[in-house]
Amino acid sequence: MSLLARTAPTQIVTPERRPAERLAPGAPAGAAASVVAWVASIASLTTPDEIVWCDGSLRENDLLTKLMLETGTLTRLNPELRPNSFLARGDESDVARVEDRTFICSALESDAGPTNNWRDPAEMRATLEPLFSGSMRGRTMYVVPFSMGPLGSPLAKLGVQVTDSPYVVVSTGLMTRMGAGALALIDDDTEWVPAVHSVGAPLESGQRDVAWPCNGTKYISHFPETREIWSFGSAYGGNALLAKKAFALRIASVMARDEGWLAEHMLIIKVTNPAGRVFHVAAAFPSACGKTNLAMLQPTVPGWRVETIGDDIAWLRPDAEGRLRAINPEAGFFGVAPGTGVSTNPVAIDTVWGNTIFTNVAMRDDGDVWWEGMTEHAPEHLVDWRGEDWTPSLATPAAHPNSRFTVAARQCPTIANDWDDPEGVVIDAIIFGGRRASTVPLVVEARDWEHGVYLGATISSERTAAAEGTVGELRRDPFAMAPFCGYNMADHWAHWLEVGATLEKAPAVFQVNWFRKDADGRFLWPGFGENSRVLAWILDRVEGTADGLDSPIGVLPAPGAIDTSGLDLDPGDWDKLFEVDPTAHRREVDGVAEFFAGFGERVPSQLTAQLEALRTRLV
Ligand SMILES: Nc1nc2c(ncn2[C@@H]2O[C@H](COP(=O)(O)OP(=O)(O)OP(=O)(O)O)[C@@H](O)[C@H]2O)c(=O)[nH]1
Ligand SMILES: O=C([O-])CC(=O)C(=O)O
Ligand SMILES: [Mn+2]
Repeated sequence: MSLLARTAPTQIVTPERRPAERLAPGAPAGAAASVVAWVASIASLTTPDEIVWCDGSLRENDLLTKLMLETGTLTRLNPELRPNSFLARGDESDVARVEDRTFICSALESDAGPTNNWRDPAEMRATLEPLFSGSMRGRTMYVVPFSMGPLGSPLAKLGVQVTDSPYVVVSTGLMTRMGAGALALIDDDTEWVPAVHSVGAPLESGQRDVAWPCNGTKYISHFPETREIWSFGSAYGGNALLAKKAFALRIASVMARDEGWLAEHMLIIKVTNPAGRVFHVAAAFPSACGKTNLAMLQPTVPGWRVETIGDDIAWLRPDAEGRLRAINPEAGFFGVAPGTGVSTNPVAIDTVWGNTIFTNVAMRDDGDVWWEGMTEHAPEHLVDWRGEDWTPSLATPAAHPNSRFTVAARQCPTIANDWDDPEGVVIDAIIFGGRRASTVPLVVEARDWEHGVYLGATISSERTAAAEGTVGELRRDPFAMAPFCGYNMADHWAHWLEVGATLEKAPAVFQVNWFRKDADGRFLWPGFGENSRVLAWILDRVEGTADGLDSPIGVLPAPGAIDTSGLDLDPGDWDKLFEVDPTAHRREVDGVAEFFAGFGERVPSQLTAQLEALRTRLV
């Protein structure tokens, strides 16, 4: 049996037959034997020089920061302008998620489905073993326990990541409830997810480290049946902060399927209408398509208020009253920097005032950060994300298009008071969206849950810089989960239908598109804060006070139902935003039929029926 196979603690026999504790020194008193034994087994495989058990303390954070300043991984920003904040410059080959190196290793290929890269689990273990063997030589292995969700919440889950990257430790400290509190919740009966991460750059004695160690070979591997994650070769957030996409979406989606809940790529907001009624909304958009922005929206519609609960991931579960309750399992934001400015997302700008790690942004001469869209005009001189001199006359962007900020959620000025309620919040509306230059209207309401699942299943979106690949290319991204669903996507749709059938008060479902363009390639809709006009219509629909118009693709806002006063929008633009072109939609239907065909018999019959009904309505 391979060393990599997850074994019960009692089965671990190290070559030296030493007790596990000797191979995992420093384990805090009371650490679960299952964790200690697993750490020992990973240490004997990866052979780090040292093991450090992370407690999540400020002192530990300071020590790691100091270490990274010494190795050049971090540069301190001007403390007067950006206190306790740092710039990290990644290796040019390691700046985004690598979807073609991301693997779902289920026993059966059909359980991974056509939207995932599948590898046979035994084959993958055999591939990984030599890569991880000795991969932490010359480095420290950090043991990073974390809780996804408030500590002890009935909706939360525990995990432990080992990593040889201090950048990953400090980032996980910002993004999750990390440290001693999480470890204390694990006893020998507790379920926890083991996640192994190595940058894959062992150091020989005397060898100088580089600022951003990584490896040209990358494997981001998930074993859904044994709930394991093995990530090799990258230190970029989406590939290396395993609590986030790898656990809270890919592994958690499988747990959710098995346990009757949903792990989704969704922001959560709390919205209060002018009458004081409170709603909660969850929304799924693909990477770099507006989740963080909507999560921090500042309404332009008078009397409405939006507060932030989460900006990327939602775990949703039916409650005893038949409503859908959601938590944000994270505790921080890993947000896209470019496009984040005082005029577009002032809340994010306020959130990153200090205590923030910026990755692959540009640096100003005064020691602060800059990125495209932060201010209207670029400074006269910058050091770009690669560390080179930059002036506005250059054609290349100063910040990488996927540059990011990492910051604790509690720093967000609009964070809702119930954002970390262990019971979660009741979801009143669900929104699906994508980045579509044409065809898809600004907003449309699903007729019912099944139609809503059809809208989610058929989302398509233009590719962004969040993952390696061709930016702008249109692809199907069902539920904004194409890169994040740990099992067969068609089964995910079936699961949504099943969960919906158990709900007494299912949320209303909508589809939005902030990104429709005119013939000259300009966005038709101003977006950002103005999206509150759409949100107001959505929640007025939930309340039953707004008018809708039936159309072949769903319910559109009736004329005048969305307040457009004060918008710099000519009537022609408004019509174009809502245009439903039957020819384009028939093409869309053909595309969906082809897409569904790739899943064969696994497509739920309800969705095929939705497709056929839509086709009929479009003639
Ligand atoms: N035109 C327009 N652009 C938007 C809007 N909302 C967000 N954007 C831009 O889209 C890009 C990504 O927005 P984010 O809110 O960071 O996207 P995200 O979905 O959180 O992305 P991930 O963190 O990668 O999952 C940024 O450059 C934004 O400025 C909008 O309403 N209209
Ligand atoms: O995971 C990442 O790299 C960042 C992110 O939020 C996404 O791509 O959706
Ligand atoms: Mn985001």
